[in-house]
Amino acid sequence: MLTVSDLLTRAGSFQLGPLDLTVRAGSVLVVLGPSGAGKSVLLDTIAGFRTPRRGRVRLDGEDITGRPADLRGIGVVFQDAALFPHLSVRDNVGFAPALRGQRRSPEIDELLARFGIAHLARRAPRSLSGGERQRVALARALAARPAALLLDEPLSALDQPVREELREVLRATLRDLAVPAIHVTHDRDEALRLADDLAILDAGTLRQTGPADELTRHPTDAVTARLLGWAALGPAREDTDCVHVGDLPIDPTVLGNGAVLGNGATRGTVYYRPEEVRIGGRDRLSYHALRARAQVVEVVRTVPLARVLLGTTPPLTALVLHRDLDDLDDLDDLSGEVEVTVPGHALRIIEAGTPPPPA
Ligand SMILES: Nc1ncnc2c1ncn2[C@@H]1O[C@H](COP(=O)(O)OP(=O)(O)OP(=O)(O)O)[C@@H](O)[C@H]1O
Repeated sequence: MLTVSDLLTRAGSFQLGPLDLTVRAGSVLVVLGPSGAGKSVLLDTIAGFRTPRRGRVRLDGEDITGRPADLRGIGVVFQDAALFPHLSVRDNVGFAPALRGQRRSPEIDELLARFGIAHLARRAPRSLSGGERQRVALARALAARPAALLLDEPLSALDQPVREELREVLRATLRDLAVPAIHVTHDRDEALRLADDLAILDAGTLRQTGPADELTRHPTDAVTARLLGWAALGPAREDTDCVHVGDLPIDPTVLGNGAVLGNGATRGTVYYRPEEVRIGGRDRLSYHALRARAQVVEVVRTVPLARVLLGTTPPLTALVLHRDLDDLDDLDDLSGEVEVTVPGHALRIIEAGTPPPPA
């Protein structure tokens, strides 16, 4: 288990923390945050490349805060793989086993096979593509049998198909080898694919941490909500039996976090999940917290989801599968009205005090 407690690091005028994090044995913690949030500063501090002003880093209960980077037993993989240029792919992966006196370890072949690079074993790093180099870097890091692995956007320089494939290989490998890992990224899809636990980092501050599924369904913080795909609808106004956002009535009992609402949190902002907005009056049997009729203002056929802007006040955006869009004849006639519904689980109220970041 890797734990970080009361960690505070400065980089120029930037301050990271103070923050606490735990990576459970064999689990993957993804730190999700926008560019400049402090993700690299965090990993550099845990790896021992930066000295914190305050706080402790512990690995399996042992305090490693003052230990030099190369004696921490922590593996690090960066965005651009720095391989040993004079060694073949096999010797790069076999570097740490050789130091252990296991030049012919079967582990090397297993890792080469796992990362799909066995056929490249004799090649030199300079002859490899970016994706192949990252595979070698990941295999090499794991061959060192690290007590923990830090991954600093290792997939972000790769093109989409390579990135998606390598993400799946990485996911399976981390699970099989049970290495506790921290993976940092600004990419939501990547975060949600890889994470057991999520930590949302913004401007050096941890906004919300917890199991990935829990954070996705129940964000309690505006930055977290936004980064996990929720959109701000607007400020909530409490009426006798419902909550209003602009002209839209919402059943407060299904707002997700009703307990918060009882605390007078109707001064908060209502967030919704655009991919859960239903248009066209289907799903009549399920219960919806928000129901309205609206004109379709614009349909943007993006890939893979179409974005439908609805003329409600305030405007709602629906993210709809193309297949579903094609079933909706009424969408071709932008002058007509459609029925718009949002299920209760796709609506949250987030208390004032965590203002939404700029869109
Ligand atoms: N050596 C330094 N001197 C001054 N400021 C620094 C230094 N290193 C980092 N910073 C600042 O710290 C902040 C956080 O940087 P960091 O690289 O950790 O962000 P990040 O979340 O990893 O961003 P990205 O996703 O773009 O890589 C930035 O504002 C950066 O300019």
